[in-house]
Amino acid sequence: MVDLSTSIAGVTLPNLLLNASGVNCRYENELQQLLDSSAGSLVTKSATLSSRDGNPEPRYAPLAGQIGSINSMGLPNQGYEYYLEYAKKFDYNNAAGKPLFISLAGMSLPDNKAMCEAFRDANLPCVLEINFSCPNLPGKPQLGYDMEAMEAALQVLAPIIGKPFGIKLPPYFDIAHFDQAAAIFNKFDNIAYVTCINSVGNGLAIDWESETALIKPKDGFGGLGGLMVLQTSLANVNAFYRRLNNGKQVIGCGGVTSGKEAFLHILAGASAVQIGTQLQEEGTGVFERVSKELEEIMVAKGYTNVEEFRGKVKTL
Ligand SMILES: O=C1NC(=O)NC(C(=O)O)N1
Repeated sequence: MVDLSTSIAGVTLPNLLLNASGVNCRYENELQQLLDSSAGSLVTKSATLSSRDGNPEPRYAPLAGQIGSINSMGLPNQGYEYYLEYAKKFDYNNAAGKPLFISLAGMSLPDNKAMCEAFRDANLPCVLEINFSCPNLPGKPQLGYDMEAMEAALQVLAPIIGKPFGIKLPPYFDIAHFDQAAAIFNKFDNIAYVTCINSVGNGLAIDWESETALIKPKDGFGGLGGLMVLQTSLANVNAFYRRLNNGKQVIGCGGVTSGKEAFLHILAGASAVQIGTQLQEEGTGVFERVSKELEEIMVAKGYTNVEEFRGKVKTL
């Protein structure tokens, strides 16, 4: 028997697999589906101050050959108070022992400040994941790519949040950016983890027969996810695993379609693993399948728990 449990930001997950924020997590019924699945936890759709319809449809499409997906959802969500109410009535002592993560993506620093203050005042056991990386808001650059602005935001938000929290990061592609971003995060004791990665921003998927972009928003430009971003995701997971100190952890997200990619994320340093595109395409049964596949890999390799190989990717 192998143990897939983990702990993140001081909370225990009976299974290290959970959804990527944004997939199957906007509405309470979807969140219940995640709770009823084999996932070890759940994270809500990134919330803004007010509810949003998001971008015009079609705004999500799988890519041919199951290599991934493109999306430009535009942060459609019920508004942060919906998720605050959900967090207030969430059963933190549920039989399955599943903790709750809440994703926040304020459209401005004052918005993020107001939402973080509301969650602070509610004093709930849920863990906040601040999304600095939505690539799909027309005219709004990702905070994760503006190091000064990201640090300034953290100087405001970290003290308000007070307790351990996480940050959802965009993919970085330059070693200097890994260095700069990690140096910023290491300044804040209550940054407990980073989630790497959000979608690879502003790809363009075109159907060759119709000669048309697959999605409507932003002339077809959207965030790329799925198997095609696996290697970028593994690099970001490992880069921050190597650079973050004082027990800060990494949640891996990107390209997990089977136990094999989940295993690779753990090998790269991930303490938990989020599934997005494959959850969107397969449904919540993906958690049982990937768990079983991961367990089979661990048994075959003689591992009994993930700490035995987490972060132990070998180099030549
Ligand atoms: O942070 C996000 N990442 C994405 O890839 N899409 C969603 C969105 O567009 O709402 N948000």
